[in-house]
Amino acid sequence: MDEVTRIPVGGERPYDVLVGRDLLDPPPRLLPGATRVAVLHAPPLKELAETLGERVRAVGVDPLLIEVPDAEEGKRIDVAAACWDRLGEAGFTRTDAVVGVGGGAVTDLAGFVAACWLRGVRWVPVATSLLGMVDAAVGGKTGVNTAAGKNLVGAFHPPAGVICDLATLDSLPPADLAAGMAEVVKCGFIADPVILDLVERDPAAALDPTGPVTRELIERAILVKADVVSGDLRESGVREVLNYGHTLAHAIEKVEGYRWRHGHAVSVGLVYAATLARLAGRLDAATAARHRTVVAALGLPTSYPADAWPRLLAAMRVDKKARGSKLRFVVLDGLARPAILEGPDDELLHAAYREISR
Ligand SMILES: NC(=O)c1ccc[n+]([C@@H]2O[C@H](COP(=O)([O-])OP(=O)(O)OC[C@H]3O[C@@H](n4cnc5c(N)ncnc54)[C@H](O)[C@@H]3O)[C@@H](O)[C@H]2O)c1
Ligand SMILES: O=C(O)C(=O)C[C@@H](O)[C@H](O)[C@H](O)COP(=O)(O)O
Ligand SMILES: [Zn+2]
Repeated sequence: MDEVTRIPVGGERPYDVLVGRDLLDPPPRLLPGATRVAVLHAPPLKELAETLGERVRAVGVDPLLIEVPDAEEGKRIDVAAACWDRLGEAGFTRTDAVVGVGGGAVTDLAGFVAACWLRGVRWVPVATSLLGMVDAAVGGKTGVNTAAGKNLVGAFHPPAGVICDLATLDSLPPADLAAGMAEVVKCGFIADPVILDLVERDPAAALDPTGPVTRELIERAILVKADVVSGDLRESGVREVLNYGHTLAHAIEKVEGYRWRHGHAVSVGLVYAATLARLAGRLDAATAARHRTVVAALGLPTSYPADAWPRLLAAMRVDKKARGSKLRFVVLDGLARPAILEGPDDELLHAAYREISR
């Protein structure tokens, strides 16, 4: 086994994030006392889920493999309900557990299934996408999408541990690898500018899943997220900074019917949030411009159609950071100085959008 990095996440139910290669044995070890483990996966990760099922069986635990639709198609309440039916048929009790094997969509669903079953059983995400490793699997936010918007139904339910097996990235499509980098770049702007220096120095190295730069970026981003969520699981304060770029991003995803990659939407959302902060007099022009150049260097999108604005604005109004009719945006007052922009008026919001739209 390759060297394993262990990143602790604090809070009322502390756990570790394990980063390394060939890490399929830890999941059953993280769930002592379980007699059954449901392994949720989408079709692309079937083989890995089966291997995991065999490892689970080898330690005397019954695996229940549950295949769900891929990507955002699986992040639906009817899919969660079908999973609960399977757990019921198999007689899952409070000592049993759920493992989610896949990208952020599957681990968000698996965590939500675990959060609601018997009002909360243990779960472990085995993150297989870059975005899942650096973000979705860490921090205990679980949930599904609804017609009203992205992630509007969910629960805070920390996992028993998180597995980031870097070997799984070898099969991840390059577009999904780049999409995950949008969240890494987000962490660079809100907390760890070394991330930005590393990406700018060699964007190709950042996108090579077998190389040391990608691993360093992954570990740095996990450290940022672990630090934030350790002190604020339920997003009552500082955790909002992890939503940098997400107010517009989630609106884009909704307008696209959840067919755009989350990371691509976040990339556009970061450029938008930086532009908004500059126009609001909060952020200097150079740092704002740096958002566009960093994400563009990774081949990520930086703009969205101009005529979508009315639909985007309507979608942003149900953002979870909004309070009443007041929108709230995470912005930067400088590099690694995140803050909140309270209730910007519609003209300012539109002016920023005009600068990034095409
Ligand atoms: N809970 C959180 O805190 C949090 C944080 C960030 C994002 N998210 C959510 O995560 C989701 C996005 O996650 P994502 O970018 O991983 O997308 P995804 O889960 O849709 O995965 C992208 C694609 O890659 C495939 N895939 C994953 N791992 C693979 C591998 N190793 N080899 C081959 N194919 C693989 C998937 O099957 C899918 O087709 C969104 O729903 C987003 O809202 C949640
Ligand atoms: O963990 C968080 O908190 C985040 O905001 C991380 C985001 O990258 C992630 O996309 C999250 O799912 C968004 O949360 P939401 O509460 O805005 O749905
Ligand atoms: Zn995100």
